[in-house]
Amino acid sequence: MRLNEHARAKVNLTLAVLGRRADGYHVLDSLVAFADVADSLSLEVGPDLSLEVSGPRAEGAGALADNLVLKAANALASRFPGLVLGHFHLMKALPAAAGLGGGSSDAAAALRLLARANKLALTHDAVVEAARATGSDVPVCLEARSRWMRGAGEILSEPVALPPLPALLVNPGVATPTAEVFRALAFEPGHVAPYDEMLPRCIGLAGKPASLVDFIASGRNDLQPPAIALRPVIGEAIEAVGQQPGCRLARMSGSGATVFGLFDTREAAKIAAEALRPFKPGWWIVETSIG
Ligand SMILES: C[C@](O)(CO)[C@H](O)COP(=O)(O)OP(=O)(O)OC[C@H]1O[C@@H](n2ccc(N)nc2=O)[C@H](O)[C@@H]1O
Ligand SMILES: Nc1ncnc2c1ncn2[C@@H]1O[C@H](COP(=O)(O)OP(=O)(O)OP(=O)(O)O)[C@@H](O)[C@H]1O
Repeated sequence: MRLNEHARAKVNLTLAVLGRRADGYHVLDSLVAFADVADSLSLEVGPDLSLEVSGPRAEGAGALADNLVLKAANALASRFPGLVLGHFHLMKALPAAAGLGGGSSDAAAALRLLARANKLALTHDAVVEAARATGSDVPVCLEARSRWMRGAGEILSEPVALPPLPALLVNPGVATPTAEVFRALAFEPGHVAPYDEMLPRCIGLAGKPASLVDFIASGRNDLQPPAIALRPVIGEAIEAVGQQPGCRLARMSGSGATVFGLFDTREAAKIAAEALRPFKPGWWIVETSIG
């Protein structure tokens, strides 16, 4: 039996860092959505666990043994005795260490495939715990629906019904290790500001895309300044995207380096992608839809 899943790119439309817990992890308040650009993962169900990676971005995923697909599968197997496993094939299209949670989304897709093969609900404790144990972004990627994400990533709101937002994703070709960007904030552990109650306002705007973009623009990504300090080309990418006709907002996602631009129409996003590509041949530039 062969099962297939897409692992869509995660985009942090807003990302406030409220402080740092005593355990060193940072407390976030982030509106997370998913783009219609993805890696593909398949599972040939069988007794043994194995993985093969191919595709244009396979190299960025690093050593096979460290792949988050295997980490997630092992995390679930250790929590659910007798789990049926199998051979995974990952087709890597998303850039790695890019703020798009590519590895986290692959791990979540692996958990969805194993849950299907073993007739487990995604809400089963073993699946939820395996997601948390694999990485901070994996819980939100499990169902891959737009949500507010809080805590270190483990507190999730109900899904937020966002309209599809026409967008451009631009990665300027530099990896930004997440831990390094958080460290550059230089927050002392033990100080955390209260959550801003933005959630109800956002739900009210979901039927009005223009106001929703204004709302997102009124937020921020607190990891953007330290990421730009570490990788100045991110600032260049934000400027390049923001200058495109019809761009309503240009901001970095996650810990970078990928920048998203929000546009009123898919056509405007496509024109922007075509305008940028000839000037930046080394950059990953795709028009997409987020939400
Ligand atoms: C930046 C985000 O992508 C926003 O969605 C996530 O918070 C990061 O998620 P992730 O890549 O799955 O991160 P993990 O693999 O769990 O953690 C990598 C490193 O980032 C730092 N980290 C991560 C999440 C968090 N809330 N606080 C942190 O300080 C820790 O140093 C950790 O060792
Ligand atoms: N399947 C995978 N795909 C991509 N990277 C992987 C995978 N498995 C393990 N990794 C490792 O995980 C690291 C982070 O990759 P990932 O793409 O998930 O992070 P990210 O895009 O920085 O996410 P964030 O949104 O947290 O900033 C990579 O440097 C890579 O070595």
